[in-house]
Amino acid sequence: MTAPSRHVGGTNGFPLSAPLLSVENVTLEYQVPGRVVRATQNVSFDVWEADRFILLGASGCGKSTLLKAVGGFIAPREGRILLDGHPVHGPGPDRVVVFQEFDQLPPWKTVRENVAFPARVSGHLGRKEAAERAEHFIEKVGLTRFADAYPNTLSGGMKQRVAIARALAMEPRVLLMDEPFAALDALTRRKMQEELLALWEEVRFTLLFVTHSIEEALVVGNRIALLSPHPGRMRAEINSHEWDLTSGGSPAFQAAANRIHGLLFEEAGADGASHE
Ligand SMILES: Nc1ncnc2c1ncn2[C@@H]1O[C@H](COP(=O)(O)OP(=O)(O)OP(=O)(O)O)[C@@H](O)[C@H]1O
Repeated sequence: MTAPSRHVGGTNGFPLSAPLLSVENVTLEYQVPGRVVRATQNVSFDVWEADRFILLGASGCGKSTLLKAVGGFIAPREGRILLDGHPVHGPGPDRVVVFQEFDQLPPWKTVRENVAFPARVSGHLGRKEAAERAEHFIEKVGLTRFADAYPNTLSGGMKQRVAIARALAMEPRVLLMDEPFAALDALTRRKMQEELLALWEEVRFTLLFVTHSIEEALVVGNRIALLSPHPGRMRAEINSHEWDLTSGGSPAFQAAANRIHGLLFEEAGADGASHE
C-alpha cells in the first residue's frame, strides 16, 4: 500500500491543520433477514479543507455506504467519523449529498425555489438573503435563464447542475457526491466534470466524491482512496493533483490509470485471499 498523503508542512512534517473529516477504522454493516452484510471493514482516511477526495473502487466495495455513513444516515458498527473534530451522529446541513439520480429535485418547485428553500432552512436565512444566494449559485452553474423552469423541463445535465447549485447554496462543510455524473452521456459527463472543477476553483469547497471510473477519479480528485471489495477495505491512497481534464490520453495519465487498475484488480486478485 502506498503511504497516505498528508497535508504536511513546517519543519517537523506534522500536518499544518487538523483534518476537516476523519473516518477512523470504520466498519459498516447492513442487517438483512438471517444475516449481516459487511459493507466496509476498518476503513480510515482523512479529508482536509478544500480537498477533492475520491472514493474509487469496483461495484460493491462500499463506496456509497461510506458516503451514507459520512452523511450520518448509517452509524458505524465499529470506528468513528469526525467532522471538525466532533463525532457524526446523524444527518445535518453541514453535509449535503448530490446523487446520481435525476429525480432528486422536488418537481413542484422551480429551479429558483429548489435552490433557495434548503439554503433558507439550513442557513436560517431570511427570504431575501436566501433568494440572493440562490441567484448567485444558479448563475454559477449557468442556469440563470432557467431559474423559473420546473425540473421536468430540464435535461439530465441541467438537473444535476441544479442539484449542485442547491447543495453549494447550503454552504456545507463537505459536499458529498455519489456518482453524480454516471447517468449522463459521455460528452455531458465531461462537461460537468469541467464545470465542477471550475466551481471548485472559485468556491474551494471540500468534496467527497464517489466513482467507479478511474479516469474520472484522476481528473476530479486531488487525492484518491482505492477500495477493495467484499468487504470494502483501503487498498491504497494516492495523490492525483497533477492531473486535470487536459491530461487525458497522455502516456503519463494512461500509466497512472493502469497503475490504479493494477492496484484495484490485479494485485488485489493475486493476494485477495489474505484480504478476505
Ligand atoms: N440496503 C442494503 N441492504 C443490504 N446490503 C446492502 C445494502 N446496500 C448495500 N448493500 C451491500 O453492501 C455492499 C456495499 O454496497 P455499496 O452500494 O456501498 O457499494 P458501492 O461500492 O457503492 O457499489 P456500486 O458502485 O455498485 O454502487 C454490497 O455488498 C451491497 O450488496
